[in-house]
Amino acid sequence: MHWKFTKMHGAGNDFVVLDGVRETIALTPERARKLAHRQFGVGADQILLVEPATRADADFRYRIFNSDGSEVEHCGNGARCFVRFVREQGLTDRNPVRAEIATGVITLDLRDDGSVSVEMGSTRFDPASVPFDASGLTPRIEGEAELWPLDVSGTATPDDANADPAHTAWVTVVAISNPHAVQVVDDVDTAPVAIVGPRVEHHPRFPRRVNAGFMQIVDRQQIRLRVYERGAGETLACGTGACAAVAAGIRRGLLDSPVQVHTRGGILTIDWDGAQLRMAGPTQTVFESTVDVDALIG
Ligand SMILES: N[C@H](CCC[C@H](N)C(=O)O)C(=O)O
Repeated sequence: MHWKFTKMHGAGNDFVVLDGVRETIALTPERARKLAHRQFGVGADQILLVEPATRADADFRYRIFNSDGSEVEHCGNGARCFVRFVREQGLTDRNPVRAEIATGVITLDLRDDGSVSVEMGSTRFDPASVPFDASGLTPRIEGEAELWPLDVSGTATPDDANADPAHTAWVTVVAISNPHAVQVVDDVDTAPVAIVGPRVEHHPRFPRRVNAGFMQIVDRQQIRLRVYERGAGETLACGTGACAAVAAGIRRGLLDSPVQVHTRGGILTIDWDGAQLRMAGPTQTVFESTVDVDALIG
């Protein structure tokens, strides 16, 4: 099965993008995982599939698969690459472009300077929306935010509400469309992302797993951020993670919109008015090629 693909990235968060408009692309979790494999495949954090819209108020359908094959609700950096892709491929000349995602329609605007701003949709902080099982936990209140004590010892069980303070991460949970758990750290460079990240991602209190954000406050309008992504591990940048971190920081009374988010792959600018999020940042098309996906052995 030979497919054309385009390799792209948004602030170093890299993607294989597939045109499911001009050809039928039968993307499965297994094929997504093989394409994303860094050695046996093309290599990517996520696979993005562009398809015809299934609803009248959207121009295209936009589907996202993590490198572990899981299909998810949203990808912020991917959304910016998506809008660049559909214009570069001549699939539309509309601007803004409306993309149908799992939880609704988002609006994408390609600006004259080449940056792309994305209406990221609404934000929810109630545990049920994330989803996060907060039963038996008492949150710490900071500003308007709830900080939940998460046992990150690596031996957490669903009903363990008595985490050892030395192994407790105080997280704000946020649903952008996808789930995030954001904690503030003193220095992202020394934060134990590789150890605590997977423990948060797979914590039993997140029934659909979660993206784990580690945010360092630089000043009221700048943060540094690392994200251990659900289904992909640490990436150089995470668009929805940047949105979740900024919304959490503003609710905690630590940040003022707009916020510059310094990631390892580049700078994202996030605006949040308490309801709608807007994200702007860089995108790049790296190369185009074809791949016989069923011949991959990964
Ligand atoms: N790993 C995320 C999907 C990709 C999000 C990230 N790459 C972004 O730019 O928002 C999840 O499982 O929800």
